[in-house]
Amino acid sequence: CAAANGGGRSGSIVAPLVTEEDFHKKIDVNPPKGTRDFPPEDMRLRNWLFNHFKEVSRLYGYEEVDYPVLETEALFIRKAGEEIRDQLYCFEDRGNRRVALRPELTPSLARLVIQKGKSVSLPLKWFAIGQCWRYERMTRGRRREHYQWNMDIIGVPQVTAEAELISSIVTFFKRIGITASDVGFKVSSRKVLQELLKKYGVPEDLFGRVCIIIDKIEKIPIDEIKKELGFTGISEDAIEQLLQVLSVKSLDDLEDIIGGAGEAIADLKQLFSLAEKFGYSEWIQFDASVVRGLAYYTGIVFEGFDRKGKLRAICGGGRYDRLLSTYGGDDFPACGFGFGDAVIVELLKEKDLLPELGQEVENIVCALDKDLQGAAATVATALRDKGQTVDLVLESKPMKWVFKRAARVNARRLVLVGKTEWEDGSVSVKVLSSGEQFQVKLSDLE
Ligand SMILES: CC(=O)Nc1cnc2ccccc2c1
Repeated sequence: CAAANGGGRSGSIVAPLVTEEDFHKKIDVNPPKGTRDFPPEDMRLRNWLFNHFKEVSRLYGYEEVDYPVLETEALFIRKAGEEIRDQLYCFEDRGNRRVALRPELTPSLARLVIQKGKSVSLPLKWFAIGQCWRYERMTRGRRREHYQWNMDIIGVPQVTAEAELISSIVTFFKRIGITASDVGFKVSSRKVLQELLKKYGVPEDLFGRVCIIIDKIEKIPIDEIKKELGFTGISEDAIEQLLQVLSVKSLDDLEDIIGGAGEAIADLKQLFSLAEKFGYSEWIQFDASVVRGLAYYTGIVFEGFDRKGKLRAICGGGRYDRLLSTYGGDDFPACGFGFGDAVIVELLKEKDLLPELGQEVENIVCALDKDLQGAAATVATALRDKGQTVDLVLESKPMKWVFKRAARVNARRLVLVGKTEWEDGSVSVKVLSSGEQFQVKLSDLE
C-alpha cells in the first residue's frame, strides 16, 4: 500500500507527510464493519469470560495452544455446502498465495497434530481461545468476528472423551451462575444418519453434504430440505424415512426404528450413563434432530441451547474421527467443541448475571508540590515493588482534580507526598472509604 509520504523515497523534494486535502479528511474512527473494539470496560468483561474458559481448561488438565489467524485457504475448502465456506474471509496475498482468516480453530488443530506427527504422545488434550472470522454481506448486519473457546481430545475413540468435554462446559456454566434450568445440551449421533444412509445404499462420500442439508432443517422450509436431499440422489422414500427418524423423541423410540445393534445406540447409551457418573444428567437430552453445521463430524454431536429458546446455539461440538485424513494425515480419533463469546454474553444479560467489573487501584500517589514529583515516583516504585497497584499522578494538579481522579480509578487510598513529611521519609495516607488519615514511614507502608 502506498504510504502517504510517497513510500519514503529520498530525494531533493521531501513529499509532505500528509497531503493537503488529506489533512482535513477525518478518518473513520469506527472499526471495520462487523468488528469490535474492546475499550477498558468491555475488555474487563472479555477477560473475566476468558479467565473462566482458561480456569476450566486448566481444571480438566488441558494444555493451551494457538495458531495463526491467517491460514492457507485450502485448509477450509470442503465441498459439503457449509455456510462457513460461503463466508470464508479469503484473499490473495502479495505473494499470490490464496489465504484466509480462520473461520474456526479445528482445522488448524488438525494441521498442527499432523505436523507434530509421531512426536506427540496421545491422548492430546488441547484448548485455545482464538478470534475467528467470516465475511458476510453486511445486509444481515451480523458480526464478522468472534472469539471462540475450543477444547479438543485427540486419540480417544471411546465416548468418555465426549462425556468429559460436556462435563467441562457444565463446569464453566456453573462457575458463572448458569444452571440446568437455564440451559441444556441436545445430544445425538451422526452414526444414526450414517447407518440409515448405508441401509438405503447412499454412497459414503455424500455423508457430509447430507448432514449439512439436514442441519438446516429448522432454518429453511422442509420442502427445500427434501429438494436439496433429492439433488444428492437419495430416493424419495429414503428421504421420508430419514426425516421421520430425525423427529424421534427418545433413544428407545430410535432403537425401535434402527435396531440396537449399531454403534449409534451403543454410543448414546454409554454417553447418558457417563453423564450420570459425571453428575450432569439433568443438563442433557437426546434430540435426533441435532446434526450441527460442520461437515467433518462423524459421531456424537451436541449443542448447548437456552431453554427459553430465545437465543442461537450457545456452543457446539462432537466427534470428528476422519478430519486428519482429509488433509493427508493419519486419522486419529478426535472430538472437541467451540464456544463463542457472543451468545453467552446475551444469555448472561438475559439472566442478569453480568458481573460488575470496575477498575480497581489500591493507591493513587500524588506530590503536593511540583518539586516533589521525583519523590512521588520513588514512593510509587516502592509500593509497586511490593506488588501494590499504583496510579501515579504525573503532573502537578489541584487536590480537587486528584480526588476526582481517585474516584474515577476507584482507588482504595490516597498517598500524598508533602515537603515536611518527606524530610523524615514519611508520606501521609488517606483511606478514601473511611476518611481515616495517617502519617507513615515509606518503609513501613504496605
Ligand atoms: C453470534 C456471533 O457473533 N456469531 C459469530 C460471529 N462471528 C463469526 C465469525 C466466524 C465464524 C463464526 C462467527 C459467528
